[in-house]
Amino acid sequence: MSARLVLLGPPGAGKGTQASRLAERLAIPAISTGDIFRANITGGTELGRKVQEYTAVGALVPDELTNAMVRDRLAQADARDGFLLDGYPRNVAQVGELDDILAAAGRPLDVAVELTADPEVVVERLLSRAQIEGRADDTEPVIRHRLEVYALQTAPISQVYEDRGLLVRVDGLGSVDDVTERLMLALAAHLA
Ligand SMILES: Nc1ncnc2c1ncn2[C@@H]1O[C@H](COP(=O)(O)OP(=O)(O)O)[C@@H](O)[C@H]1O
Ligand SMILES: [Mg+2]
Repeated sequence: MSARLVLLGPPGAGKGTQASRLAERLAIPAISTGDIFRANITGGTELGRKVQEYTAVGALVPDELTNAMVRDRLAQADARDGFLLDGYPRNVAQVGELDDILAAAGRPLDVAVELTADPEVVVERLLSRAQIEGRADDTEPVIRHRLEVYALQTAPISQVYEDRGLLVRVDGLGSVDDVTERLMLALAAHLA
């Protein structure tokens, strides 16, 4: 089952964890904009230097940088038939950009999966992840700002995909295995 999908949901919903599991099951690459930015920051690349000031405070990186990066990544051979995007699109303008990228390649999106999670649960998860992973943007003020950015800029995207009949909502609560099974069932039903 080769699928082109985006994974939506608030910070801390478990997108990264589930994205790699789904990608493996579906044999498609998981493309995480956050992971790519972090790798560039760690590697000290020019892109990393440009985006660091935004990721550090939990603001969105300017669209022109993010869009160019995603466009390049989706042009690579392994993403030709299918991919799972985690962390993109993150605002309505990026939805339009992704539409353009996919239309130019004649391969429209199959499904947008929203992993839902209660705001109190996600803050708790992010704070405990901060202690384990030490991610620079997992401090409480930055988490709060990321949740605000999500509510204002990213949450409205779900409606756009819902209006197109592409949205599937899956409950992100429960064990990692349970959520993966729930996602696989929902995807199978939608893609059938
Ligand atoms: N599509 C995007 N547009 C703009 N900025 C992005 C995008 N994806 C990631 N970023 C930047 O990278 C940071 C970390 O992203 P990510 O790891 O996806 O966070 P989360 O924990 O919310 O899933 C974001 O706070 C933002 O600064
Ligand atoms: Mg993430």
